[in-house]
Amino acid sequence: MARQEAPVSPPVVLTIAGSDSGGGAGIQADLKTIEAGGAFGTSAITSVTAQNTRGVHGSHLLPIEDIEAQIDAVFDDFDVAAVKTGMLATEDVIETVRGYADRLPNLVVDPVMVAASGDRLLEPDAEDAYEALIAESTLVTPNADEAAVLTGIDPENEGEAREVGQRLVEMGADAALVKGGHIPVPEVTDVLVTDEDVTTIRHPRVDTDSTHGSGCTLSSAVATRLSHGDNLAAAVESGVDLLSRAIRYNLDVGEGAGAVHHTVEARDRAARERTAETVEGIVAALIDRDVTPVVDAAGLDVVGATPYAEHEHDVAAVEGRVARTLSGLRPNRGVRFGASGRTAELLLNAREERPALSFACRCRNDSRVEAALKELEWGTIDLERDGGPGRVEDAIGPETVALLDRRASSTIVLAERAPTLRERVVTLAETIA
Ligand SMILES: Nc1ncnc2c1ncn2[C@@H]1O[C@H](COP(=O)(O)OP(=O)(O)O)[C@@H](O)[C@H]1O
Ligand SMILES: Cc1ncc(COP(=O)(O)O)c(N)n1
Repeated sequence: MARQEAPVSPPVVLTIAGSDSGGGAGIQADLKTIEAGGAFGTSAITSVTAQNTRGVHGSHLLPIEDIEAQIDAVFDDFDVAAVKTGMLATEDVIETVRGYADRLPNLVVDPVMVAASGDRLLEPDAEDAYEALIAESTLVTPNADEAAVLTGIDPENEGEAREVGQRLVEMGADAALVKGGHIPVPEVTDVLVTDEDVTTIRHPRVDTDSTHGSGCTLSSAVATRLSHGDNLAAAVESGVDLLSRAIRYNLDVGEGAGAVHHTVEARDRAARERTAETVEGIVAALIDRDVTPVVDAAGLDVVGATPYAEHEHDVAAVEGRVARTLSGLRPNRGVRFGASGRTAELLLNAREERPALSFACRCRNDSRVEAALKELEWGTIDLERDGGPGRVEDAIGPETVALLDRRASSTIVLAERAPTLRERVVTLAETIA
């Protein structure tokens, strides 16, 4: 017998942009981002670029009729909830898209002009044509260079970025997100300007050149959130959040600068169950191997981070820790994300410097544990001497295995893999016993 179908109806997003054969930017970035964000991606290709991580090697503009035919085909059939534009290449294409303005809901305009590699993606005499399209947009997302072309102000600080945003809103955009990736300050500052207020979103700069596709991914992520019904401020905030993670965990593909990790959030969510099960496995093994000598009254805190963990709620742990009882070690509750405070915080700090560190176990701290660590010759850092918890990332080295957090009477054992953590905690317990 045939099975009953179970269709789902995601919101539909349209991207009007160029194709990047290298897969990191353009239509390819847009569709990956839209799908990972839970919407259905449709596309109208403006130009086919021969591109890779090293640069743009060729570009073939499609005839206007073919671009229109794609947009018409999508609109004739789908109930489009949001649209983003990327590489529009020429004045003609920009004007063609503007001709559809009345039918473009939640329009996010990324005024793409130059690729991260430095190659031009927009004819210089097309720059002026953007003004009319921007006037129709829900949001325009220029980087600093594009902002300078569009407004004549080259933003070098937050105040100037705000001024740029105000000019773009005066041009008719509902809002402008002036991106700060290219402004050389330690904290990246993206400024969202509407006619009502200004919101500054700051996030730490990731030390990398691997930002290929960042603008495409950000504008697609925002359009996707708008298609789900988020308000503009929330959509922008979640887009910037995605980007900071997508850049930190960028994709090291190709010989040139890597691409941003378009699907990083979806992949991280998909890894949560596996991470929780791995923590359960470590706990079961430590109980089985009876590591009581390393457990004090505060209990054992066994934690595991998802592969792209950024926050404490991305770290799984036994709620209420694993306690020492007269009949052996017992977990208090089940494994939950966000159940660990300090151990999760220290693991996340350590991951700033060594992102592969994914597991940690909080054990007791006393002279016997410290003597055992010396005997085992494990790389150990002392938080009192080497800085507070926030400074773990400065003190940690490639060989660091344990952190001494005397103030909290804790020793934190770290590992990249679950079996390594399990063996380290067992070895420490056996060395003390
Ligand atoms: N080195 C970086 N570290 C963290 N975030 C970055 C970095 N570079 C860019 N971003 C973020 O990526 C997004 C795109 O910014 P930007 O690079 O300025 O635009 P574009 O990709 O259009 O040139 C912004 O949200 C910005 O904050
Ligand atoms: C087809 C196409 N569209 C856009 C970009 C801009 O890329 P970025 O997001 O790195 O600025 C690109 N390199 N190629």
